[in-house]
Amino acid sequence: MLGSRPLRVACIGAGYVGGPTMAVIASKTSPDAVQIQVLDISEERIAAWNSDRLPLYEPGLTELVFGSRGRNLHFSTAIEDGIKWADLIFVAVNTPTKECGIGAGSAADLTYVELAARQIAAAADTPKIVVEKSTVPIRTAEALGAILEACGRTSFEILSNPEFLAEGTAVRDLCEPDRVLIGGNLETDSGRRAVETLTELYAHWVPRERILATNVWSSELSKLVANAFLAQRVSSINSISALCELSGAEIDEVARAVGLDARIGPHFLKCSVGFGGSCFQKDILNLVYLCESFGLNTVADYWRSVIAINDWQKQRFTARILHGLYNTATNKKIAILGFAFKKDTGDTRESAAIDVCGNLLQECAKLSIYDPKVPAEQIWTDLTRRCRRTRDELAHYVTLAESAEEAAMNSHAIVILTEWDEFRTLDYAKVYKGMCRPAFLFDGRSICDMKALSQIGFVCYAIGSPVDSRIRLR
Ligand SMILES: NC(=O)c1ccc[n+]([C@@H]2O[C@H](COP(=O)([O-])OP(=O)(O)OC[C@H]3O[C@@H](n4cnc5c(N)ncnc54)[C@H](O)[C@@H]3O)[C@@H](O)[C@H]2O)c1
Ligand SMILES: O=c1ccn([C@@H]2O[C@H](COP(=O)(O)OP(=O)(O)O[C@H]3O[C@H](CO)[C@@H](O)[C@H](O)[C@H]3O)[C@@H](O)[C@H]2O)c(=O)[nH]1
Repeated sequence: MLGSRPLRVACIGAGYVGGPTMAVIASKTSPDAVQIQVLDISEERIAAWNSDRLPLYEPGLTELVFGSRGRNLHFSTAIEDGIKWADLIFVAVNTPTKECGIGAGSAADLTYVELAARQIAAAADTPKIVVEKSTVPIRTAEALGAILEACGRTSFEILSNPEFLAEGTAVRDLCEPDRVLIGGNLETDSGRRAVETLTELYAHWVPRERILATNVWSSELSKLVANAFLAQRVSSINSISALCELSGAEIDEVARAVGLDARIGPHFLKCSVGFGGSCFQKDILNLVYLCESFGLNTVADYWRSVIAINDWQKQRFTARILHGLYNTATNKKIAILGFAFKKDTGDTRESAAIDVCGNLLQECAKLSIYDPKVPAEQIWTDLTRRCRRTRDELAHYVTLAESAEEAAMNSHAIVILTEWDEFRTLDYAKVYKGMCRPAFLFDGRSICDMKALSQIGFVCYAIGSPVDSRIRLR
């Protein structure tokens, strides 16, 4: 509440962060206390948020949105009006890696953040708290403040409040966050008041001891560092998966034994074909660029190696498939199970599947792809972009299947790229009957029971497990 009326919250950017975050805030507060407008330039996205079919798949999200929409949660493209109306404005726009110019390939592209700042400056005529929700390089809040001050007609307080939700578990992560980080200017009264306003908003459901106030720069940097540490753990376990395959150790046993040490902990030690998602690579590259711009080249190289291992893991996995298939995949049907970057999301951004499929297509394999949540159009877009070929050119090599069984029918190999639960419990004995001989299974997520599959007759390879002698190594 602000005095006698509800706190008015706007969020610029109705994407994977803006949509779920605002839906959770709405569900945890009453219409008398908080009113929310989620704003986006994309008419299509806003129309989808206002429809029965939300623009993204996230477990539990539909129920939340349906429960609050029209009550205290509103989706709109009227950005100027929304800004004027709001007391507090989250900026949750995309911050991709720059594609050209200085820092291309590593620095963050802040075009959308700056545009949002200019939209706020142009529309605002009463004081606003502007909350940087997007993941940004350290000191972006300073630039935001400078733009708002130079172009605006009122006063602004800038806060950094990075988001730590993971896709697939976004609702749970937002409802029960490990911590909420708020960076603000704690040296001034207005700065402290702004931090308190945002703290009160979260305190509707987050225990106060989990809400952490820091200075703005620590908050901005912590987000990049958290992602870099998480990705580093995945690359660490993936590097050891290669050693396991050649030495007789089992990666899952090693991960369990290592993770039981309380100082190390069990999370993020699941080996895989490589991490994906819109954040890890982008944020590490951003950190690398930041280090380089401060002349910390050795630190930059250290973090760059996390990405190098990830790229190598994807290549290594493809090479295993190719060698296993007697060094030729030409015209062989290969069933691709899973295209999303992880289970429980339809998001394919930076998915390892794009690279593995791209590599197999270069070998002239015929891919039959099945994913339970990724829209067909998205798969075509990703593959045409990755292969630099038209959809018509690719259509000879790529088909999309309606089920895992359909994808596997008459194939030489099954390749698991996403750890969807349904791939653990597939009737593999039945699937095996419909496949060419020898029938191969390459498990890029180490989710299948290799012994059981071998007994059925499959020639199996699971990332991080000793390699079956029937799989050629080169
Ligand atoms: N995806 C995640 O899981 C996740 C988690 C934590 C943090 N982040 C960070 O949050 C930010 C947003 O990520 P996302 O995945 O939600 O991106 P997204 O691409 O899904 O959504 C961004 C939205 O912002 C809109 N937009 C861009 N500029 C705009 C403007 N000027 N006015 C109005 N709308 C505008 C776009 O149309 C788009 O719908 C990024 O900085 C990302 O690194 C993402
Ligand atoms: O043990 C593991 C854990 C993850 N992954 C892979 O790593 C990638 C990223 O997974 P995850 O972190 O669960 O999903 P994201 O949605 O990318 O979330 C990360 O990136 C977000 C955006 O910044 C942050 O907010 C989250 O805290 C951070 O976990 C995926 O491809 C996973 O399959 C593994 O291979 N092994």
